[in-house]
Amino acid sequence: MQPEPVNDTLTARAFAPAHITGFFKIHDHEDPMKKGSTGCGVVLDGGVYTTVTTGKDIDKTEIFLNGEIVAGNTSRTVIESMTDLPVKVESISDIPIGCGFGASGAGALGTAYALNHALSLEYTSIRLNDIAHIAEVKNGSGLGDVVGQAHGGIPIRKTPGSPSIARIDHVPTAEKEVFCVVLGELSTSSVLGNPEMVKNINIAGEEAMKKLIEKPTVDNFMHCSREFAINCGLARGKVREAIEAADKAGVVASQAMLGNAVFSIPSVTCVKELIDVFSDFGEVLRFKIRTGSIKIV
Ligand SMILES: Nc1ncnc2c1ncn2[C@@H]1O[C@H](COP(=O)(O)OP(=O)(O)O)[C@@H](O)[C@H]1O
Ligand SMILES: CC(C)(COP(=O)(O)O)[C@@H](O)C(=O)O
Repeated sequence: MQPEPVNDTLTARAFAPAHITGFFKIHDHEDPMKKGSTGCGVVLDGGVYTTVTTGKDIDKTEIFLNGEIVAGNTSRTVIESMTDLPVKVESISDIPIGCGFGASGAGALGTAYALNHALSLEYTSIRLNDIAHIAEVKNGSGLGDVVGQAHGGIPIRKTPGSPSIARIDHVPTAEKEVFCVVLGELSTSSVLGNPEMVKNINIAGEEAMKKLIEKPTVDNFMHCSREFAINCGLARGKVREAIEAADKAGVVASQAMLGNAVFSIPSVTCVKELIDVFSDFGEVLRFKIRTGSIKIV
């Protein structure tokens, strides 16, 4: 059903889920459709709700995130590739921002799907997913999150590029619980702009992928992610301490890439131990694995 214009205003709202990358390898390319990452991550039932509004009362494009105005460059790029109209974007996030949960990708996807609905553009999902991926890559805010978010579950990104190009497989999973603790922010672009870091990420990312493919289970995904985080040198300070504290409690935890946050997908019998460990580092966030994709809400 298409939305009815109310006082010349067109509006729609979409939900796009969070995606935590466990490990990845960067694939640079001058064509943003072909640029991206390979790797593996987990899609959560938490995410970003994005409302877009356009009409005679909206005279410039503005992006609000949790009620505050932001530059919102990734969402802005999405809008510019879909319409010449000024658009008000209001994203409400129930995931941390700038902490490796793919908030920028979720905002871009939500903007694309909501705008498609509000303006009755009649694009297919693949086209909308590609628009969000291109915006992420152009703004350096992500490489593989949109591909993961568009699929749900525990997607293995086997080849890089936009959602219409990338080859995807999955680690089969139930809707298990995912626990996280945030220890601070980490700028995605500062890591991706550091050639030494990129080299280490790519070596560790390739190794992690080989090991995951040998045994594509949820537990092995956590082991491969943990090894990646330590080997590429990103897991330092409090992040490393939290991972090691979980080890001592017999639970595998790793770093949410690219953020200063730690996550784990424990077996039911280890949930209490993990919550105890994570509580020493901060507020424990509790999600479920989400197997669906983007939706209009
Ligand atoms: N619609 C949106 N929803 C959420 N975040 C957005 C949106 N548009 C732009 N952003 C920006 O994306 C940035 C967060 O993305 P990023 O730094 O890649 O970290 P992460 O994706 O790990 O949360 C923030 O600066 C935020 O303002
Ligand atoms: C790890 C990252 C490059 C960034 O993720 P985020 O910080 O959540 O935007 C991701 O997009 C990926 O390619 O896997």
